[in-house]
Amino acid sequence: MNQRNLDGNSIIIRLEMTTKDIKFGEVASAISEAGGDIIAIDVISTNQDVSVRDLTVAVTDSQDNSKIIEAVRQLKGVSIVNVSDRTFLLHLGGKIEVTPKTPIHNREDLSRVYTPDVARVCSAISEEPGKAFSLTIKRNTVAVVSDGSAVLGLGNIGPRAAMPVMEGKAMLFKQFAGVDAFPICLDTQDTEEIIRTVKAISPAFGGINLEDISSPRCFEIERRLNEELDIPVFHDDQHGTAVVLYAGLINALKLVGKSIENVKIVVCGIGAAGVACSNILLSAGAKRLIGVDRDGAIVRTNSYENEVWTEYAARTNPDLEKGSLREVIRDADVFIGLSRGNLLTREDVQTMADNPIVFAMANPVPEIMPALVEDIVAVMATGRSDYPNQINNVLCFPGMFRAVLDCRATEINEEMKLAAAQAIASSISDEERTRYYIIPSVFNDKVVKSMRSRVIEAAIKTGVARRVPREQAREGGES
Ligand SMILES: NC(=O)C1=CN([C@@H]2O[C@H](COP(=O)(O)OP(=O)(O)OC[C@H]3O[C@@H](n4cnc5c(N)ncnc54)[C@H](O)[C@@H]3O)[C@@H](O)[C@H]2O)C=CC1
Ligand SMILES: CC(=O)C(=O)O
Ligand SMILES: [Mg+2]
Repeated sequence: MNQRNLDGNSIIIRLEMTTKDIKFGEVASAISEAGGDIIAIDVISTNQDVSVRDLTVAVTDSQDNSKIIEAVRQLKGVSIVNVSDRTFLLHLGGKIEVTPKTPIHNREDLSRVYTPDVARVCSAISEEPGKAFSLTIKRNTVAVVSDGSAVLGLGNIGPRAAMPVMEGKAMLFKQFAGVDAFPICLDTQDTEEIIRTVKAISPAFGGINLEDISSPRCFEIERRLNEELDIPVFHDDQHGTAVVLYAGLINALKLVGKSIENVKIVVCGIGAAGVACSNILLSAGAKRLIGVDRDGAIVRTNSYENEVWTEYAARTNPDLEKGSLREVIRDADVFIGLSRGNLLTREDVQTMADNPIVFAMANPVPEIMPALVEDIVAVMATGRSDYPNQINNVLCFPGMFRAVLDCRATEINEEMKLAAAQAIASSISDEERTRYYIIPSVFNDKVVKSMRSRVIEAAIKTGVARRVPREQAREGGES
């Protein structure tokens, strides 16, 4: 039997029944007694001896799945061919496809889109490579590149297993910002080989979105690609997360009436996301920011093998605080968790300053569950979709790439990230803002529009835009 991971509130069981040994009523009773409710029956094939059916069974809780399957398995004359759920069905054959923009009806069409006429277009690009932006998919296309080394909270599961996430990112790019994105999972985790490969495929793309590449390799890969390519390269887990985190913090600080320059911020977990989140907060004016990892606070009086931490220590922790998370969180106004689940306690939070802000963003289990501290914090956020205030990079990457493709930016700089964060934050008005609503939903269509406009403005100001889109020129009074 091919049994997959089951979730959702219904499963589909394909079973083969030997008609002389069992009646369908017996199968239905067994399922019902095990807590399932048959909501659809499809007969796949039937003959005198054997009947194959798909049963769609509603379940009240996912633990019932195995009880139901076991109950059916015990029946004489029944064998389970396959168990699937709606999530798996949605993934059958992958989630995206390539569709031509014009149909090819006849030889004339054929000779235009393909040889011989296509040769004239190729020659035009060969003479003027910049024409690739107007005559190919480059101007609207992003590569979503992963090596499968740090996929969600699943760890190093490899490039094949990373594909569903990258296909999902491609769907989000298209649905929320009209960007065509290709999932590209590389069968190498060697830094130099990844850099070489991404450079080699870059002619087809207007931007590169690096995804789920583990630290510290992710820093070197992104830095080198940004230096060596003339299209933007953006590590989503670093900067997408940072942009959305900062947006949430802007609104949380407004609620508690504190300013970023004055608050004490403790960032726990100085990996890919923790470094980038710290950087954006420093760019935004944070002064009292302390990073904490497994061995306690990162401080410049210590020495580190990890060069990224040495450099981090030089820019943070001005009062040279030392010690464990428990020690340095005392009097902190803001806790940002990008480490692992369940490492913060209610007692720790009780030592924070008045009106503490706790963003426990580790996935899938946050550093502290909201229920443990909801009564003593001013604002609580997690990375999860089942609590209010979800901080997730999907709020950033579609709008960010819409903007950089439209203005043909050569890079995504700090000013553009800050502009993106401001766009997200300001999509919630003063009247709407509450402790349970500091960050907009991904379905809020104001977000991409406003981010696009603000990021393009920042790209123009910082001289990285190669083109001013017409409507931006109108808004900015340019011709
Ligand atoms: N909500 C969101 O949108 C996002 C959440 N995350 C979450 O943030 C976490 C970190 O992700 P990455 O930065 O990509 O991973 P990473 O592996 O690059 O960094 C994790 C860091 O946490 C540190 N750490 C582990 N245990 C610790 C402990 N007991 N105390 C202090 N530090 C500890 C590690 O040493 C490492 O430096 C994960 O749980 C991930 O799910 C990451 C990206 C986006
Ligand atoms: C949200 C995301 O990109 C991650 O968890 O890796
Ligand atoms: Mg990711």
